[in-house]
This record gives sequence, C-alpha cells and structure tokens, in this order.
Amino acid sequence: MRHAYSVDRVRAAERALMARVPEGALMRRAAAGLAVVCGDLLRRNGRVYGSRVLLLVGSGDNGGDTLYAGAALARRGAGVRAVLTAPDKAHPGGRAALLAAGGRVTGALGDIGTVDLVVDGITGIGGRGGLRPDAERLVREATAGRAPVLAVDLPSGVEADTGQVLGPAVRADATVTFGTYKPGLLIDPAAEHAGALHLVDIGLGPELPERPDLEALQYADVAALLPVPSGESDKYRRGVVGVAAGSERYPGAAVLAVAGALHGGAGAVRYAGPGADAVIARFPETLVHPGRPSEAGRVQAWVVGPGLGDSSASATAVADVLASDVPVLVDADGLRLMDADAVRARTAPTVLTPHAGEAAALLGAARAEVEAGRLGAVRELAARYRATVLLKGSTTLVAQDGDAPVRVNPTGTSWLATAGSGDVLSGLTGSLLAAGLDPRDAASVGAYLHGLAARRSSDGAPVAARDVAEAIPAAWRDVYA
Ligand SMILES: NC(=O)C1=CN([C@@H]2O[C@H](COP(=O)(O)OP(=O)(O)OC[C@H]3O[C@@H](n4cnc5c(N)ncnc54)[C@H](OP(=O)(O)O)[C@@H]3O)[C@@H](O)[C@H]2O)[C@@H](O)CC1
Ligand SMILES: Nc1ncnc2c1ncn2[C@@H]1O[C@H](COP(=O)(O)OP(=O)(O)O)[C@@H](O)[C@H]1O
Ligand SMILES: [K+]
Repeated sequence: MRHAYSVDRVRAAERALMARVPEGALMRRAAAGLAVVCGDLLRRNGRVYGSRVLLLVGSGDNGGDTLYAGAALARRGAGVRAVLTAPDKAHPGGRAALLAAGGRVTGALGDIGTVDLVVDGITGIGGRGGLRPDAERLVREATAGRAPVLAVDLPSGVEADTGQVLGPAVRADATVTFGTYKPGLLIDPAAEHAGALHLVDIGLGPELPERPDLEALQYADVAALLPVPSGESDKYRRGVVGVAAGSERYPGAAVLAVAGALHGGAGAVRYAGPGADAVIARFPETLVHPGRPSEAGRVQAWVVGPGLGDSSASATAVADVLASDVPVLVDADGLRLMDADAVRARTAPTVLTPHAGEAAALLGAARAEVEAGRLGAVRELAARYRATVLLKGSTTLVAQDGDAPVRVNPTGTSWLATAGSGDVLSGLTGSLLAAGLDPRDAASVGAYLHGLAARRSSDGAPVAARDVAEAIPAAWRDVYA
C-alpha cells in the first residue's frame, strides 16, 4: 500500500522525529536522497562531473534541501548555480555549504541554454497558493530550455493536501519527496505536475499515525483482495450479480456492463431489462429477464444505471434496486434517476460511480469545480449520500462515508476516456460486490483492474470499451501472479 499524509500530520511527525535525532539530521538525509536522484538523472544523459545544474531556491527549508543537494553535486564535479528568490532569506547553512563546495549563488538567471538539470526548490509543504509573480517568472524562464525539471518534495505552487492547482505551478519531469507521499502528489491536477515520483526515507515512518489520509493499492494488496473460488465453491456461493442497464435506445450499455460483470469474480450474471436479446446474443451464459429487477430472481448485488435512458421503466428499475437488501452500485442515468433519501435510507451498502459531470450535478456545483477539487468533492458526496463513492476521471478516487482513508487508483490511461468504458467498470465492480468484497474494496479493486486492463489492451493506441472488458482476465492474471 502506498500512503499519503497531510501537511499537518507530516509536520507533527517531523517534530517528534527531530526531538530524537541531532539537529539538521533530517535535512541532511533529505538532501542526500535528493542528490542521488539528481545524479541518476544526470547520468542518464551523460555524467555528473562537468554537468551544469541550476537550482531554484526559495526562502524556506525546501530551498535548504536543494542547496545542500547542490553542494553534494558540486563536490562530485558538477557546475552548480543557485538562483535565490529571496537572497536575504535563503537557508544560511545550505548557502554556505554550496559556496564551500565550489557552487555559485546569483540573483539573476543568466544563460539557461547549457543547463543539464533544473532543480525546483522554491516551495515544498510550506507553499501557499500558486507561485507568486516573481517566482512564476523565474520558473517560466528557467524551464523554457530542454533540461529536465526535478521538483523537491512537491512541484512548487501545487496544494500539498488537496491536489488543487490554484495558480501558476512548476511542471516537473520527476519529484523527489521526503518521508511520505503528500496527497497532492497522487491526485490530479497537481499529480500531473509531479511527473515520476521518488520517495526518500528520512526515518519519518514510525512517527506517522497508523491511518493515512490517502492510500493507493499496489499489486499485492489487490491480489490479496481478489475473490478466488475454493474447492467448495459453486456458482451461487461465488455470488450472483444483477445488472439493470440499457434500454431500447442504448442496448450496448447492457452488453458492456454485462461484459464487465462476467469478469469480476461472481459465479453468474443476471440481467434484467429491455436489452435482454442483445445481451443473450453476445453472452449466452447470462441469465436474462426482460422485465423489472425485483422479478428477476435473487442476486447478491445489483448494478443499475448504465444506458437506462429516461423512461418510466428505467425509473422503476432504479427504485426497485434501491429497495433491495443487497449491495447496490448506481452509475450513469441511475445517478440522475435515484431518490437521494432512498439512497440514504438503505441499510445494505450503496456504491455511486459518477464522473466529474455527474458528481457536479449531485453536488449542485460546476464540473470544473469538481475537477479542480476532486478530493473534497468525493468526500462530500460520500458524506451526503452515506455511501461509497467512486469518482471517475484522470485520477479515480474512492471515498467512504466515515473516516477511512480515501483510496486513489494508481492504474489507468487517458485512452480510457472512451464511450462505454464506464459501463464495463460498473459491471466489474458490481461483480466484485456480489463476490463478497466490501464496498470500498470492490470499488478500488474494480478501478485497479479496469485501469490495468485498459493499459494492457491500449498499449499506447486507442481502445474501445469492449477491448477493455476482454483484457480484464489478463489484468487479473497479472495481479494474481
Ligand atoms: N517535514 C519534514 O519532515 C521535512 C521537511 N523538509 C523540507 O522542508 C520543506 C518545508 O519547509 P518550510 O516549512 O520552510 O517551507 P517551504 O516549503 O520551504 O516554503 C516556505 C517558504 O516559501 C515561501 N512561499 C510560500 N508560498 C509561496 C508561494 N506561493 N510562492 C513563492 N514563495 C512562497 C515563504 O516565504 P515568505 O512567506 O516567508 O516570503 C516561505 O518562507 C519541505 O517541503 C521539505 O522540502 C526536509 O528538509 C526534511 C524533513
Ligand atoms: N483523462 C482520463 N484519464 C484516465 N482515465 C479516464 C480519463 N477520463 C476518463 N477516464 C476513465 O474512463 C472511464 C469513463 O467512464 P464514463 O465517464 O462513465 O464513460 P461512459 O459513460 O462513456 O462509459 C472511467 O473509468 C474513467 O475513470
Ligand atoms: K519544490
């Protein structure tokens, strides 16, 4: 599991650790780790000795880390130049170390044409709001060349706790972060500014609280959660997932949701609705019922919503499913048709899977607001609907009503932004629910497999939703291996 902690909690852990180690030890550890990554980057295109490194140095400890790392590079023969945003406030020890190692300190940027690496040490967890105008100008000019940009702790200008980008911010090729990930490194739009992430251990781990603010499942976590049948399993014990999706107008949504559901670990898929003929033609293994969900037979979880359209039958399907006593996943048109009080009154779990536009409609906000503040939006929805909410998009988030950490999905590709891929996700996640995963696990494992399947089937080229569904078994095998 990859964890992220908010700035307050990082600072509290840092205070506790500082009380136990010699003065300056943490900054030395951070700078040493930073210098190693700088060295690796420089060696990728040449060598450290004789390379030219430009440091952008702010007035706090982020600048201090950067100056000490610059000193280490200068000792290895790199030509290191530091531009200070506030010369009288730069970290005195770091500045002295750089000068003693043969580095230079200037107030002006000078020629950037020959620079091999730009290191952004303007702000870390102490930054507030987007970059100030002076810093913004410096960053714009310093990063106009072809040298890679490495951010120290965070790309300067992004919000560490939320992933928001409230003004101009550094765009880095990589970020070296200290002690723990910060939420902003894992959530877009800030995560897009961070590039490849490197975590440097500075000994903070034992001081951090057990429960992070944010977590991301890794292969082993997902493997441990996959529902795998045992010797005693039969199709009913593995769970039956019901799918109420599609309409005369959108029969394809029924087919795609069933395609996802067939690969999610449930023992059988039951379909209820007007897409029965289309479903059976494509997937003869499905149990179909052309009428309403409550008459379709028993299931262990329902998926309702994809492609339902606006008919009175679709409203009945949503109400039927919400009245059941099994876990329910509501997606797409179902989110529009559901009665909020009926959702809140449910005793079995409910999972809502909106994209940013649907989330905005549920919150009465603008889509851009949701996209800019994904973490706040997903938490707010989970609390308002007393549900588990999977907010789709460039970083998919899963929040549950209560104080469990929000999960951020580390897989996926922007090629997933294709019609019908959300239908596959809802079927897959519903199937995991029917197989017995708790709602937060079902949603995060569903998003993980879906994103991995998309990466596998896309491999850098456009994919269709059905390709994603077909690649789910390969993604499952990847994880399980
Ligand atoms: N925590 C840990 O365990 C460890 C932390 N470590 C390191 O310390 C870093 C935190 O250092 P920090 O607290 O000194 O704050 P920092 O990020 O340097 O920035 C604050 C300065 O920036 C300025 N400034 C603010 N906003 C701005 C803006 N929008 N645009 C431009 N400038 C802006 C503001 O200036 P002022 O308001 O005074 O003018 C303020 O002085 C952390 O990220 C990590 O790198 C490691 O050494 C080891 C262990
Ligand atoms: N820019 C993006 N990067 C990565 N994944 C994305 C991006 N945009 C959308 N997705 C993913 O693609 C899927 C689209 O689902 P959805 O919006 O419901 O589409 P549809 O309704 O057409 O099925 C979701 O899994 C979502 O997380
Ligand atoms: K920085």
